[in-house]
Amino acid sequence: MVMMGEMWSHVGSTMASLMFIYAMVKQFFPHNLQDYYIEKYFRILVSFAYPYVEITFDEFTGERMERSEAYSAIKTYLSDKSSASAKRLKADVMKDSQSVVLSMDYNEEITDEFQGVKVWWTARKISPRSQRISYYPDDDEKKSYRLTVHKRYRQLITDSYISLVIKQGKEIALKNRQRKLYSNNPSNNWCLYKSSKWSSVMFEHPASFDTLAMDVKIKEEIKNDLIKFSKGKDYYARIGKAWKRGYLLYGPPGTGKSTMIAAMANLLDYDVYDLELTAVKDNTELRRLLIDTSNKSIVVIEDIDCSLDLTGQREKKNKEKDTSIEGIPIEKKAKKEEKNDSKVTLSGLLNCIDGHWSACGGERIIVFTTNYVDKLYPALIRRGRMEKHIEMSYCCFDAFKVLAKNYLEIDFHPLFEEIEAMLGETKMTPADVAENLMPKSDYDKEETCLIRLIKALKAAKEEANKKAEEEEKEEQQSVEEEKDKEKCNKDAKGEHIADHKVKENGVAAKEMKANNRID
Ligand SMILES: Nc1ncnc2c1ncn2[C@@H]1O[C@H](COP(=O)(O)OP(=O)(O)OP(=O)(O)O)[C@@H](O)[C@H]1O
Ligand SMILES: [Mg+2]
Repeated sequence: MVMMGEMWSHVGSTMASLMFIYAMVKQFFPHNLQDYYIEKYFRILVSFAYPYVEITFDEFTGERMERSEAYSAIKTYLSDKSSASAKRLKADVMKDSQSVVLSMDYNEEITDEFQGVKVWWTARKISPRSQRISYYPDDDEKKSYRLTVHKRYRQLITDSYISLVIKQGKEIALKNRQRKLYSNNPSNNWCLYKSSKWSSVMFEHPASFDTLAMDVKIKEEIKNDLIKFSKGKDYYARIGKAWKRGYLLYGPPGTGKSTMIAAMANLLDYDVYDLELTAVKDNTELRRLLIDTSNKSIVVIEDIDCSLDLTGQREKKNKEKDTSIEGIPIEKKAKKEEKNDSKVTLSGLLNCIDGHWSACGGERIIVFTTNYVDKLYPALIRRGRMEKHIEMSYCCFDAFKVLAKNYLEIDFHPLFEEIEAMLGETKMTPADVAENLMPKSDYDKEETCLIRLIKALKAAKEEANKKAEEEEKEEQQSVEEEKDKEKCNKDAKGEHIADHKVKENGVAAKEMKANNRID
C-alpha cells in the first residue's frame, strides 16, 4: 500500500508548473479576452493536473439526518484495514472484555486496492468555526469519509468497489457486534437534528435455554421453532409472507416469561427492543419506532394487558367493577393507572404488527407477555398475528431439575422423589423454587436447600388447602344465602297470592249476594 503523500507530491509539482504557465500566457492575451478564455483553459488544465474524483460519505444524511448505513459500514471496513496500515489510530475498548477495537484517526489517510486500482480513504471531522451553544453535544461536528480515485476508474469504483466495501463492512459488523438492549425514549426526548428514538445499553442477560426451567419437550419445540424461523429467509419469500414471527408468552408472575425472551435473544444472537407502549404518544410514533428497529431483533411488549386501553369495552367494565384487576402485582397496577396520555389504539397496534410497512426489513420477532391471557382482545393474539402461544406455568419436575442443576449443580438427590410428588400437587412458580434453592450462606449444603424447598412446598400446600376451604365455605354460605333469599321470595309470593285469593273470594261472595237479591 502506498500512502497518499505520493499523490499529493505529483499534484503539487504539476500545480506549480501550471501557475507558471498561467502567468506567462496571461501577458500575451488581449486584456478584454483574458477573463473568459484564461479561466476556461485554466480549469481544463487544473482538471488535467488533478485528475481525481472525490466522493464523500457523511455520517448523517437525508432530510431527517438519519445515521448513514454506508458511513457505519465504511467505518467498520476501514477499521479492519487501518489497524494494519494507518499510522494514527483511535482505540475503543469493548465493554464486555479486554478487546480493543482500532480505527483510523481523523485526517489520517489509508490506501486500498481494488482490481489493481488504487483508492485513498480519509477520515474527516469538521468542527464549526464559531462557538455556538447546543443542547446536543456533537451536533456541530460533521464527520465523514472521503474516497479519492483517479477519474479513469470512476465507473469501476462507483459500480463495484463501493458496494463491496459496504457489504464487507456490514458482514464484519455482524461478526463483531455486541448485542444491544434498546428502550424507547419518551417522544419529548427525541432530538430534532438526529432523531434518536431508542436509547441502548449492552445486552448482557446470561439466560439461555439450558438454564430455562420448563417442560423439556416444550422447550425443545420452542428452540426448534426459533431456529427454523432464523433460517427461513427463502421459505418466507417462497410462501409470500413477511419474515417475522409473533410469540405470546402468558402465565402467572415469576414463571420465566422475561427470562425466556432473554434466552431467545441469546439463542438467535438478536438485539432486543423493549417497547414501553405507555410512553408512545400515538400510532404514528409507534410506526416510526418500529420502522427504526434493526433486522435480527426481538421487539418486546411486556404486560400487554396493562399497557393499553386495547378494548374500550373491557376498560369500562373495569372502572365499574375494579375486582377484575385484582391480583395484578402492585407495580403493574400502577402502570395501568399511570398509562393515560398514550393514544395508541388497538387498530394502530395491529397495523404495526402486520400492516404493509411491517414487511420492511425482516428477521424480526415480536413478543407479547401477559399474566392474563383471557383479558386480551382476541384479534390481537389470533394465530397468524401471534403465531405461537406459549404458556409459562408453575414449576414442574422437569423445571425443578434444571433449577437444581443451575443453583446446586446436582442432577440427582434422594430428596428429589419427595419433591417430585409435592410439585405434582402444589403450585409454586419457578421464581419461588429458585429462591428456595439458592444457598443463603457458604455453609448451606444442597440438602439444606432441598429441605428448605420441601418446607416451603408444604407451607404452600397448607396455605392452598386453607384457601380452598375458605372458598368452599364462602361458596356454601352464598348458596345458603341464595336459598334463603329464594325462600323469602317464595313466602312473600305465597302471601301475596293468598291475599289476592281472599280478595277475589270476597268480591265473588259480594257478587253472589247481589245476584240473589235481584232474583
Ligand atoms: N422458567 C424459569 N427458568 C429459570 N428461572 C426462572 C424461571 N422462571 C422464573 N425464574 C427466575 O425468577 C426470576 C423472575 O422470572 P421472570 O422475570 O422471567 O418472570 P416473569 O414471568 O417475567 O414475571 P412477570 O410476569 O412478573 O413479569 C428470574 O430472574 C429467574 O431467576
Ligand atoms: Mg416479566
